Amino acid sequence: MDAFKLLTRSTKLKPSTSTTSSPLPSAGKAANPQLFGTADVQSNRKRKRQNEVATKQAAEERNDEFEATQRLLFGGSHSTSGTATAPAGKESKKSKNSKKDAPAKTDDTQEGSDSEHEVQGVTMDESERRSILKTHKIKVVDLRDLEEILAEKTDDHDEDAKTKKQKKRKISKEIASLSKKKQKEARQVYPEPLTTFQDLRKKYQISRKLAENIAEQGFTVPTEVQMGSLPLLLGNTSFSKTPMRDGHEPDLLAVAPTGSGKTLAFLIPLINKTVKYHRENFGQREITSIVVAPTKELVGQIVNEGRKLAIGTGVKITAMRKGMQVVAHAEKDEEEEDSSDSGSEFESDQEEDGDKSAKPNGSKKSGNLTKSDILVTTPLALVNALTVKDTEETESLPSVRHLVLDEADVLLDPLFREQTLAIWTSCNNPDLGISFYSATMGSSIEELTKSILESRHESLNAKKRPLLRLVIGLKDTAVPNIQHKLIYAATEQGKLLGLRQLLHPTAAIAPNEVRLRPPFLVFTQTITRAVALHSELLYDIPIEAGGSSRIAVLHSDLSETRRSEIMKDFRKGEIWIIITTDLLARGVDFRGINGVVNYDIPTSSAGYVHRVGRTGRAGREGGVAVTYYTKEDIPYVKSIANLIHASEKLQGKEQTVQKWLLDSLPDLSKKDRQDLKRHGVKARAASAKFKHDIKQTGQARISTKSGYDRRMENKRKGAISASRNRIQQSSSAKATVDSGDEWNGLDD
Ligand SMILES: Nc1ncnc2c1ncn2[C@@H]1O[C@H](COP(=O)(O)OP(=O)(O)OP(=O)(O)O)[C@@H](O)[C@H]1O
Repeated sequence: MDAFKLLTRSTKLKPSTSTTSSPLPSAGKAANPQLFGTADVQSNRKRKRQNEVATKQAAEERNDEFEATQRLLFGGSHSTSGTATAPAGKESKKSKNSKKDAPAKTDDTQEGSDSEHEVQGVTMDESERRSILKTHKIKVVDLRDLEEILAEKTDDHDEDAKTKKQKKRKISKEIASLSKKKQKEARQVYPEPLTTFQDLRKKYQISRKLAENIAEQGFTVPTEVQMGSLPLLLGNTSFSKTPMRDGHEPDLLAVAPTGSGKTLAFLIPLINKTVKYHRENFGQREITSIVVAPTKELVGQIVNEGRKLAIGTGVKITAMRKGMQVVAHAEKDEEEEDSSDSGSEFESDQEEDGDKSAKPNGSKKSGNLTKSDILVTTPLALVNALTVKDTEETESLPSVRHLVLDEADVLLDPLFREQTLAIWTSCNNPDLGISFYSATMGSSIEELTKSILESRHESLNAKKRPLLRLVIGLKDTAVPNIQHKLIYAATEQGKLLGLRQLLHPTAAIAPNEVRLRPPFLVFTQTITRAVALHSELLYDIPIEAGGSSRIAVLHSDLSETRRSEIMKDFRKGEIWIIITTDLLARGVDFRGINGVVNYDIPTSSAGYVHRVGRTGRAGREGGVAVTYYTKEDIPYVKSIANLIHASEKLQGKEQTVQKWLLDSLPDLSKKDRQDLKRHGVKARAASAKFKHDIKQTGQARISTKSGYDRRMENKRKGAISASRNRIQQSSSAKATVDSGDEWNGLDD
């Protein structure tokens, strides 16, 4: 059903060139999920492939000649196998032949693949790696001290203390002589990018089942963050000129645009490592990986995504729930274990996944321990589970070897920092690897990470891994494939009018104006305002289009069940518009959202990046981000205007934020910036602190009517709509079927 047609009061609207010519995100998945340089790289790859084929043919011809000569000289057959310099083409033929004779490999417990032998050795040279990384705007930097990086590049085997000291001095001298630019260059690393998902099996020997699941999900081309990070986290450590010592995989800070596939980028390595762990430890199951995310919605989503990838691998992924036990307690009995594990909507899925093979760790006291490999949690849920009631101490999780912080900047923000750091500390295995993912990451996060890694190294004698930063595109910018609209609405009433105009355009729109088709999200600053806006718009959707059931409000005061019902109905296409707070600003992936409305401005530029990033996911074009601002917002809007300006400049698009506006908007002091982040725009904050201001300005109110009038009016409209609904139920169902342009919800 075309929701927009039904919302439009005038049926005589002229189609807008700006929207009809480009496909909408809700139309389906993009042909290519990559954001940068696709055409260049494909032609590079094609050229490379052509070169490879030509070289291979030439080598085969040369080799045939060589073999013929050998036969003439020595008689009989002569094999080139075993010689290190044997031409690649011949090697490849041989492995193909041996493949025919080998017994069929069917299960995950068998290492490697036949085809891996075909590609081993066919790695990219540095210039090719650099060129692909550059075209895809993938930048990897080693964040360790330069001394450490340079020392590693110099081989120091069998050195005595004296020469070590000399070397240190030499390196310090060398660094002092380097210009800033050269020092920067020395930090750059050029890992081999993953150009196709098939290479995961061929080059990195990932689990066969996992590789099949990736293909089954329809993922064919890796996104940039996957291209850059998967090789680093799947054990190919030879990314710098010198291979990493001890084959350590790095700790990773990954900054990549919203909707660019970061979830898959961390789930694939985690699942693969768990498969390996099961293989090496006879199916023993214990929590070896933890993923921390800031909201329950995001936790549920990561678990779902992970479970689809883990089908048939024996890897169990669990969402942390209240009452779950994650560390062993001898005194609890098995009965409790069953009751705490049952009732989960996820548990039954897992059974269907065929995950019945692995047994809990029998050697340890199991109690009602959660039987899981990868635990996905919000910070508070896990900290609560780890806190010993009597002593308030936090228990440790020595089995955990991999910790992932999704939306890391918010997890390390003062809001969650204490809890996140408590989890990090409780993961006291010296081998722990940690990775951070977000679309935005301040430099303070890097500093904090470095100092914690350093102190862990000292206190736990933890392995020193390299800390790499992977950045895709321009750091801390909005996803490049969406259209931004910053609209001055002057007053609260102006915003309401503007939003209604977006919902029901009554006149033809100019080519550069936006038209927003459902499904979309509307963000407000507070729960109170979200609820008020919802009540204001509840009856704006015509009954023929489904009426009030099409619009919902979602915030953290609702029960968990209600929250997940709304999410589900939105995905199914039954709800078209969600009015929400920043609860849905991060991580949540409704793939085909057509737009985002910032009814209230976000309270930081990072907030803007994340909110608008709910559209334009996985390379989808046509997403729109509308931001209203009033005169109260003027002191705060510059950073958003700058961000939009930078994004449009980067895309080479027409600038919609005029220079005169950028120049005239005031800058915000650091203190005001922090204040805004904590409390939002004072005039519409709900906290007691600002009650006085609110009373004075009346800005926190959305409706122009009193609460009583509004309720009475809604009751009356509700009664009318319910009776109309009954009458129209059958005809409306027919209309849905009849509509040629049907919208069937979002991909899951
Ligand atoms: N290689 C791929 N090809 C096509 N689609 C992909 C690929 N990788 C991920 N996706 C899809 O892209 C969407 C966005 O992925 P994901 O939620 O991981 O983004 P993200 O980078 O974590 O975004 P955010 O910063 O908003 O959390 C998902 O629907 C996911 O299934």
